[in-house]
Amino acid sequence: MPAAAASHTTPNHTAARLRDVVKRYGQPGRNEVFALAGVSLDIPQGEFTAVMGPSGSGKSTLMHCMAGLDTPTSGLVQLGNRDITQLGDKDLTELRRREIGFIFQAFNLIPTLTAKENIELPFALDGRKPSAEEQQWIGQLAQVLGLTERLGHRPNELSGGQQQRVAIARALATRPRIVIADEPTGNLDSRSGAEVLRLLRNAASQTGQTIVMVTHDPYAASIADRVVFLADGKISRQERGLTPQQISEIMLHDSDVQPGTAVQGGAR
Ligand SMILES: Nc1ncnc2c1ncn2[C@@H]1O[C@H](COP(=O)(O)OP(=O)(O)OP(=O)(O)O)[C@@H](O)[C@H]1O
Repeated sequence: MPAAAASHTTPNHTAARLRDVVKRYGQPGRNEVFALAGVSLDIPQGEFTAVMGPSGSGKSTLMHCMAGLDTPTSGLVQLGNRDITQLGDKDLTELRRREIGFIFQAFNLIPTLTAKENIELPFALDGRKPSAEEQQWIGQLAQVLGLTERLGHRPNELSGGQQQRVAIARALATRPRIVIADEPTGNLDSRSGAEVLRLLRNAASQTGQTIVMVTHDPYAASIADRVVFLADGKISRQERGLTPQQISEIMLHDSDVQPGTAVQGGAR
């Protein structure tokens, strides 16, 4: 990964901060579901965090709240120093475009655009072209991601692994404050998946890119700096330096203890 400093990588700073975040669906006392039942979490700049938990434990809701795609029922969500729960739709759209990079399981590339045009999409959506310095960065990313020879190709002319690498380049192109990756290896064979994980690991280690990744895969989670476990809309534990084996054991234990559905009827 190129060694150019990312723009938001001051050490010891927090990229995202959540305090007592509650997300309730349905009506109190009737059909209410607490997808998040009071989550407090700091995401330090430059750290690679994995989020795990049983189905229905609130992982997607947590990511959506962190990315301003969803508004919490109560609590604070800060990106940098800004409380994003107070922003209107226009500001949120701009914030997502400028400060957050997204990587999805389904790649989400635009089929009619070339790889290069897909990578530069965040700039186009912002109504501008990349500056000379940004062009240089994109060129470095393409090189490191092994895409230089593929930039003129459309997604259907690329393998799944190559498409995901284009999505990674797009997510990193603007040097966002935070990259949110939702099961980024879910659609890849194990070799392409391992390659994608290595690239994300390098983005964090070598350029200080902050990454939060939801995964069900203990091996994928083990390459992160920290694993945050969710159960019933709450953080059940946070650990560093876990092996895939240890992560599997924790997941097994959590799915035994937890029914795998969110808390019904009230935040505990
Ligand atoms: N729009 C909604 N309306 C009602 N309940 C919802 C809504 N979205 C999510 N939920 C509920 O909130 C809880 C958490 O959902 P969430 O999608 O965040 O879980 P998850 O951990 O991402 O699950 P998975 O691993 O299956 O994707 C679940 O019980 C879910 O049914």
